[in-house]
Amino acid sequence: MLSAREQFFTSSTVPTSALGMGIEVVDQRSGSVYSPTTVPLTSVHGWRNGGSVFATAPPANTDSQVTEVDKEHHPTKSEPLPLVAKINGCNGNVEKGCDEPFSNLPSRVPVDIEFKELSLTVHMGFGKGEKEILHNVCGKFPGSQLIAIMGPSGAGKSTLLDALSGFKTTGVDGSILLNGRRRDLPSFRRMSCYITQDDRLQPLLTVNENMHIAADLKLGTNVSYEEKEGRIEDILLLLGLYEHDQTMTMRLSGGQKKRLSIAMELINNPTVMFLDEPTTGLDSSSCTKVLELCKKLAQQGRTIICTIHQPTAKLFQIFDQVYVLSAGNCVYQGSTERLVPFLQTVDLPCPVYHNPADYIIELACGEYGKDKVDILKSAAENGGSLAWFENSNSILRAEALMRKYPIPKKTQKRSLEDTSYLNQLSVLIHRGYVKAKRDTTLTHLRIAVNVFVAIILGSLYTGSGREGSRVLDNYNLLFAILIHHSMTTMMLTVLTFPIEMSILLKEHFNRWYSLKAYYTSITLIDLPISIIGCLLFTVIVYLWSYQPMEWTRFWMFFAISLLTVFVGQSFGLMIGAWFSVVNGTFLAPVLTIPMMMFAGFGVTLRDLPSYLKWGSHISYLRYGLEGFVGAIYGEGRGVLDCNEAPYCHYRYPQKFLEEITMRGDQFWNDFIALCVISIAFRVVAFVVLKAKIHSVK
Ligand SMILES: Nc1ncnc2c1ncn2[C@@H]1O[C@H](COP(=O)(O)OP(=O)(O)OP(=O)(O)O)[C@@H](O)[C@H]1O
Repeated sequence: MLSAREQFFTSSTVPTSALGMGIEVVDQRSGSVYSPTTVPLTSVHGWRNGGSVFATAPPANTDSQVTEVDKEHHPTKSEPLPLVAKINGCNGNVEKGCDEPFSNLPSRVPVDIEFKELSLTVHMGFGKGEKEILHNVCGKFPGSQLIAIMGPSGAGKSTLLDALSGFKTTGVDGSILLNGRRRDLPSFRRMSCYITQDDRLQPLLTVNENMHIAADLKLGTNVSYEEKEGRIEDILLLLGLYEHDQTMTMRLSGGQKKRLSIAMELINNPTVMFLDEPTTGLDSSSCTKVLELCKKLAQQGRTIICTIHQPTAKLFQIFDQVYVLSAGNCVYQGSTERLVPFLQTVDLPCPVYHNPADYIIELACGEYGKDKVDILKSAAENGGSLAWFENSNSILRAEALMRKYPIPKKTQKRSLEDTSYLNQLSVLIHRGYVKAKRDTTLTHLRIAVNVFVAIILGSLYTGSGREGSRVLDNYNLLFAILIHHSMTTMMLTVLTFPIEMSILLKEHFNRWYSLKAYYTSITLIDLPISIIGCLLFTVIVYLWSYQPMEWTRFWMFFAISLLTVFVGQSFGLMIGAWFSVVNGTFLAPVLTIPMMMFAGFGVTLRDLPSYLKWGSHISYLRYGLEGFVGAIYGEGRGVLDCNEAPYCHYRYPQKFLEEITMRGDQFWNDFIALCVISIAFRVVAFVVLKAKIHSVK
């Protein structure tokens, strides 16, 4: 019986038979079907399969797609597979820290990306017209290469990356081909990943937990825990994060965070990786490490495309190919080595001792005159020229690529995610609970604030609930409780959701989970925290202020409190999903003020002008206040004590209810109204979130 590690090494000799188009291709020898977005996982073809290695017959090298790495690793047909294959000097029993750790990742069949006449136009806003950012650029990014998209700030590097990856689809014109065929976006998304410039990671999870969550979301329950664990171990080893696997992500250095971002996407072995400025904010040693890692991943058959500002000479030479943009036009496309000869050919020789990368950026910036940019653009044919590639004659054109790669089999799967909705939901709930347990703001502080405010209010309004002379005080207390419940949760959501939103955008785009699963999970995760916080608050305030000691009234009071919390949170979600932190922080309280006006607190419902009566019907604070008043003074409450004053105007609760024009028997109406408003806000927040994600495209 082989150990997981031995099986991994052995099975990694089996190349994927997938075309790398994100579309299933039948392996001609084994007759089984692989999905190229995941490393072959079935018991026979597993990356770390649990079956016999002898059962893992290598697919026939029926075409020339097999990379050099593949060839090196393939036993010949007649050769039996060794129990523990030797790979680049690492044998299957290798201890952690093998010399060639990158050989652990299975090789990929390369994907050649080509784009023609690509333009991207954005709307500048109402009445401001449109702006074209990319101007009919062409280009070719062959497989198994590390490609840099370079250019001055604002040249359109990120825009090009977004268009190629499918992150942006609106306003994109032109054609994008994969191995010669028109890109099918859903299929392409299944085989690619996008690593954003800012590290959008869960700060409160350890490296290992982050990796496990990624594995559970990307590989699902069909893959055993041991298999996932093995794969995670290997990736962490490869990326030099193994020693840090118990470190909280927020404590990692910039370079480590960047590597973790890559590690998490490597779990399902994508064929094409887009990295937006992977070196930004890193020191030169970390930059080199990250780029060398990318290079090795590219050598295994992946197409790795990075945007980069202005690399040093050392970093520049790590890239295989470079694509230089200037104001949305291509001014050079070719190998890094041939940049200097290219510049010589166009009579713009690179000065001696000058970093060619710096020089081309200076030219692209227009530092030597705008005419030079035009010269470069026409020499590079706006990306159409392939003359400056390393072996330009051997570069396959679209037609040749189409002949070389068979028509990919169309996948039947409709959803982009690799695992089921229920799996996504349970993993997200698990992640949410781990985060909540450690979150000092959303959980600890929230509970502490509830207890603290309850103590303050309790001591301010001691005894007001039973005393006839303090009914107005008690009414103030009820309103204060209402504002506390609605505002604290609302503001917390407005302030924290935009941060979550950036992680959501990345993970959702990389197909970790559907928006529905995410949304359901955040709703469910918050329930226990809301209930605990609200219950603690209610018990303290209710008892301290001597509200009526009747279970029914207590639960009515608690129910209204909890519903107010839900409504406040849903309202915050709606604002947080749509607006930035700054705008949201301003808008949320501003929009709450009319709700307060219409609550019937300052101005009674009777005194509201007739043309503003509608406001009281949409104010959730009105239903909250009415519900509280009903729970405390309604439902036939008897005569109140009158111990603290010679005369108690509101000794009879009915008199007070008449004064504030509330009936006191409306509890269920208020309960239902709050439920409906909460659900309506949640639905609107979901629609807003969906629209927001769509608008980013
Ligand atoms: N939605 C948009 N509306 C208006 N202008 C936009 C929009 N998106 C991008 N731009 C403009 O397009 C140009 C290219 O932007 P892009 O972010 O692609 O540049 P970049 O080369 O990646 O720059 P940097 O290196 O500074 O990140 C910039 O001038 C930018 O202001």
